Amino acid sequence: MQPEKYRRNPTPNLADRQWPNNQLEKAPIWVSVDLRDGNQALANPMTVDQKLKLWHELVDIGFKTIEIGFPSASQPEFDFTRRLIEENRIPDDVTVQVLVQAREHLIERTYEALEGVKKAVIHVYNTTSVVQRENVFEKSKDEIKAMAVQGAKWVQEYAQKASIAHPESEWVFQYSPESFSQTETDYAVEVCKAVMDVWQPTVDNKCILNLPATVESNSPNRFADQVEYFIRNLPNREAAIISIHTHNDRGCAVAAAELSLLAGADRIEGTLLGNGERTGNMDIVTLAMNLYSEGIDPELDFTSPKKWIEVVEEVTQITTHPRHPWVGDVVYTAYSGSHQDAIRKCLLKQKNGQPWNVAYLPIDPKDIGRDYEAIIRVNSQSGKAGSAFVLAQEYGLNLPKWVQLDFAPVAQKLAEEKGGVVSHIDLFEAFKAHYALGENNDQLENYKVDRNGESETVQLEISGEIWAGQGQGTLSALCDAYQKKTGASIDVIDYSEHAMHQNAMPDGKDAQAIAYVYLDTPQGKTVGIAMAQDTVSAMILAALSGLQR
Ligand SMILES: CC(=O)SCCNC(=O)CCNC(=O)[C@H](O)C(C)(C)COP(=O)(O)OP(=O)(O)OC[C@H]1O[C@@H](n2cnc3c(N)ncnc32)[C@H](O)[C@@H]1OP(=O)(O)O
Ligand SMILES: CC(C)C(=O)C(=O)O
Repeated sequence: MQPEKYRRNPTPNLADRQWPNNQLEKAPIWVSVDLRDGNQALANPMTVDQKLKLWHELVDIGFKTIEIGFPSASQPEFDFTRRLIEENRIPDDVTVQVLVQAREHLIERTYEALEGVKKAVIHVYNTTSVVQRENVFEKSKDEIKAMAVQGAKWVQEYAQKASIAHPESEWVFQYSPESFSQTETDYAVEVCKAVMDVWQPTVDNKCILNLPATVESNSPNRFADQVEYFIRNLPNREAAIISIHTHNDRGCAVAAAELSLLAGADRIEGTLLGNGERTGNMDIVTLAMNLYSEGIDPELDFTSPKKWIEVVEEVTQITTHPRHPWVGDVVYTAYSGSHQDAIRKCLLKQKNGQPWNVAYLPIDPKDIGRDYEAIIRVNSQSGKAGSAFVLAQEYGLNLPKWVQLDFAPVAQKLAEEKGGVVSHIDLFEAFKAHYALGENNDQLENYKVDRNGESETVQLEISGEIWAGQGQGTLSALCDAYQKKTGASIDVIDYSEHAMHQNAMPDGKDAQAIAYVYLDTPQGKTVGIAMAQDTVSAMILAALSGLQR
């Protein structure tokens, strides 16, 4: 490694920065750049049909501004723009945005592509960064500013020309000092001011100034300083919408965008799941869901991610990481025992309509189209709570704690043998086998329970033999019957029963009830469990099962 090869990118010294004291209160203006920045990062750019498919998903999610491409760059980009307009696919409340360099022939072609559009943002850019000024453009600061001014003039002039044939078209102008974060912030202000001097925006007719971290090269706090400094020093700031466009080279694109909002930005450009150049663009899903998890309406609808994720994966040919924030396959899943235990306990206490208060789950997975089924998966790192959760979730079994403890070694052995996640089916099979559920129901041929005041008598016919006993309840009468039959004394330590899911009875039989009995016998403590069509049968069978085990 050669750290001496690198140096820190200078940022303003903003000792009185205000952004750390601010809180997010509302969603920003969102702009999807999936069809432009996302697309330009693909080895195989999207076809027109693929773009159309993604366009419809973006509209359904609720984006009101969508950068649809770089129409002057290629015929497919031009054709896509034409199809949206000619096929009347742009809803009235959605504005399309297009990117173009500050070059006249490209700007002219861009307006050609947009002929007849209702409303469009013309996004013109040129780089202002030190490295590009020196090594790519070999131009002075004044020359680079002149390029920006010239680009702004062409954008305005061609809009005026386009309005002759189509006075109904509405044009909004956007300028990006590309690589803003690698530009001296004072100079970025100077260039943007010069662009505003051309466009003469007003509070009622704003322009957009988009500040990109084209290559992320600062920590998010220093990017926020740059943004706050820019906003504080921009004359006529009220006439501009301040937009942010971050990339993810240091893995902090979302953080940088979030802090920029604290620093006063109004608008955020990004892509779904962060597809984009190199390490990607700012991921709008993550930022929007971050806001949501703080109780802010993101104004984008991510309740059914499965549908659009499939489309994004298809058109980008990039699969979604299973740990992708908020929408990855396993992000609401706990494998470890203590997490499972905490989640299970919190979910039991969580009341409808109350603020979400569940450990290890930052939001309710149901809000984003996920089920509780996948929250807890049993493997060899799971404790008793994991199996209990899965059996409760899938089969409606409310295992008392002493059953959880009794069954935990069985589940552990199964997980170790399987070497991975144990399916709920395997877990239930092991549960049924361990407690011989349904296997011995036939041994109880007949029984009769009579209550007389405080006392109960039971008479059972078990495998042809009659047992009879008396006690304060059915179970104590059963213990008495056992003692009379065998001479051995047994006690009931605990007992639990509940109604059953219809589908949980072994062998497809229709069980209505399950009973769990915890017995103290001369041979030691034992658990018996049985399912039956009524609670008394289940209770008697559970006790008999415990005695047999
Ligand atoms: C950070 C970003 O994402 S910016 C967006 C980048 N996206 C794209 O570039 C995708 C689409 N681009 C393209 O298809 C092509 O680059 C085109 C069609 C736009 C232009 O193609 P060409 O003119 O053949 O070539 P190229 O892109 O290499 O242009 C470089 C020239 O444009 C100049 N240039 C580059 N950017 C700009 C700009 N924003 N404004 C003005 N001039 C610019 C360069 O200085 C260079 O000039 P030179 O030829 O005099 O040295
Ligand atoms: C054109 C600009 C906004 C851009 O895509 C970038 O700087 O990343």
